[in-house]
Amino acid sequence: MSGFDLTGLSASFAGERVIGPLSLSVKQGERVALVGRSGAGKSTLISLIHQQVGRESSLVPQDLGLVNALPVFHNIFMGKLDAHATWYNTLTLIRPFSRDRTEVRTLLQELSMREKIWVPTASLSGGQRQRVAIARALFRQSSLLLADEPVSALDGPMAHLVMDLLRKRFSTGVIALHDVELALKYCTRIVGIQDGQIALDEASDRLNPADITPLY
Ligand SMILES: Nc1ncnc2c1ncn2[C@@H]1O[C@H](COP(=O)(O)OP(=O)(O)OP(=O)(O)O)[C@@H](O)[C@H]1O
Repeated sequence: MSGFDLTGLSASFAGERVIGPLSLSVKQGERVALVGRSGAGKSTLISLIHQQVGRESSLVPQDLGLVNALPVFHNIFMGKLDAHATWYNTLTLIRPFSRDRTEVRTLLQELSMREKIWVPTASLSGGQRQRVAIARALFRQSSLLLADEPVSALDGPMAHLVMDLLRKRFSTGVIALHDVELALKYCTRIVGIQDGQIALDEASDRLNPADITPLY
């Protein structure tokens, strides 16, 4: 499965509805950008989708979910923890297998941080930490990407490099993005969230930035 068809998505905090109820159907091959002002409900919607599709997806959460005390390698390896037996994961903590080392090194090379493989994640910059979370999602090798502002800490060229990589590696995705230009360039469909509801749902090639501005 890489597409999904979800109905009745809704979430409330302290009795106040922040998203939904809404339905979202994403076909295989679609890359959906979630856009909308801060607090509109994009992160909440990504969490709801992840709760439903779970193991079928690769998640890049906004808070990254890294274990600071562990090296970069182990944080990336965590993308596939559920694919291995406990003994394999335990041995990897002490002495990683060469095929995993090679795979992780290749990913880090693509993300221009190969030399950081054994560095504790705590000592990385914000942009490097974000790339570790992206590498973890790539290492997982699922076909559905769920990502919440995955390039917010990266400079322009690196943001384009990462968005291009995500486009090539994931056939289907839902990505919350503040950057409207990136959303239009790398995603096939734009879903605008306003007050917890879908206020815009259109193919990217039928939109320009001015069409999205009213959501902000
Ligand atoms: N754990 C929580 N407890 C209480 N309220 C929350 C919680 N998480 C989110 N909210 C509220 O839900 C609303 C939607 O938040 P959400 O993080 O989904 O928005 P967003 O569109 O992703 O914002 P941003 O672009 O700033 O990341 C906000 O009003 C926020 O304050």
